[in-house]
Amino acid sequence: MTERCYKIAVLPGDGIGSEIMAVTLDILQKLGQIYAINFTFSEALIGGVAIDQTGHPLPPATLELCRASDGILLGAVGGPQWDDLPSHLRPEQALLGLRSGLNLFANLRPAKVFPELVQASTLKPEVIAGVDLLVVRELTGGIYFGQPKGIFTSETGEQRGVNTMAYRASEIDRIGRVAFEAAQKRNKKLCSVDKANVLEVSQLWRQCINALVPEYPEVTLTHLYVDNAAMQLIRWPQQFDVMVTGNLFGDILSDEAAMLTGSIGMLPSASLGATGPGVFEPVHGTAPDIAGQDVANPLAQILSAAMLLRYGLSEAQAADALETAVAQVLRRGYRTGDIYTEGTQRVGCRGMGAQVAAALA
Ligand SMILES: NC(=O)c1ccc[n+]([C@@H]2O[C@H](COP(=O)([O-])OP(=O)(O)OC[C@H]3O[C@@H](n4cnc5c(N)ncnc54)[C@H](O)[C@@H]3O)[C@@H](O)[C@H]2O)c1
Ligand SMILES: CC(C)[C@H](C(=O)O)[C@@H](O)C(=O)O
Ligand SMILES: [Mg+2]
Repeated sequence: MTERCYKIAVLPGDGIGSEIMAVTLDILQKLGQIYAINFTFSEALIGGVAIDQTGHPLPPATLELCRASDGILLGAVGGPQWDDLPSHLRPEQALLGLRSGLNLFANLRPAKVFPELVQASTLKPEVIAGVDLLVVRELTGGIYFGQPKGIFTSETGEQRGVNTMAYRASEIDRIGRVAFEAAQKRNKKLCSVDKANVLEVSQLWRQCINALVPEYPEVTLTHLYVDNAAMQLIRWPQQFDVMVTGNLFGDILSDEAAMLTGSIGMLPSASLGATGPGVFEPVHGTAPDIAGQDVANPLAQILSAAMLLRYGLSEAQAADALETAVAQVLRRGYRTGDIYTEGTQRVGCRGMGAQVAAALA
């Protein structure tokens, strides 16, 4: 087998980021030995730690490293110690800078219920068994980026906070295509989520998504308003295959979808552009309440590494092996605290990582 070489930018970030990243890199090293893949990991600062050390949440050197890499593994950023900073200086700003800087407009957030974790969910087993859905979230537009934005003071001295939800037709068209393509490869059902009963931006969204229908005749398209979609996700999640939506609605619905799987600690994501390296990160945040205790669930980060292999590096065999190892560890009964149920074996973050590594062999 000829060895393939990849440069991976590693951005652990804040809170549990460094814990879940460390175990993920060990697993990738082992996977590399098995599949003749040579990873060069280069670590860089992002988020709160970057603010503390450089004064900037996304130092230019970090963005440069990312641009020169084949893929980017990100932990999470943010935490209470940086919460009082003005919006444009906060750690979370680094995410927006990275996403827009690399033009990563398509965010794939798959929520798949492992049969072993049906008991770990707060929903009834018959409601969530077999759920396997994909949220396609637009990531470089919408209310996160629209202008004007800011806190303004009017002539009367009253402050006014402003964000603008705006989408250009071309932005809707390109995320719509990603979603239709994904649905075509999966179960051929696409649900577009908007708020077209009240928002003009959503009316254009619906119009542009509808315009793609003739190009994907095999895919059945439906539309839901976001409030109903939030309700349907916990009422009858099995009805969904692919869901496509804007930046803010996708952020909220993907956290909700995560809970179908038992924990937000289970949900990976891939952020992709038309070209260039993607960012692969868990959907969850820095979990300040459990940081530094070796109790975080590393599986979302590990499954994000599997998405890096699959979508970023076209290493499908290694991606399959990693996902199979995760399933096997769950089958063997190992659980971090967030997915623990009676009769299973409680492990910490490092313990879970070690089990996944062992299951690879
Ligand atoms: N992509 C990112 O970097 C990202 C995403 C979301 C939130 N954040 C930031 O993270 C910080 C904390 O945000 P939050 O508390 O709203 O959301 P969070 O996702 O960090 O935590 C929410 C809850 O889920 C739990 N949790 C999260 N990940 C877990 C894991 N892997 N294993 C076990 N339990 C886990 C936490 O303990 C907490 O109880 C904020 O600063 C926020 O802006 C960053
Ligand atoms: C931290 C925040 C900026 C981020 C987002 O809203 O996109 C996070 O919630 C996510 O889901 O990746
Ligand atoms: Mg989020």
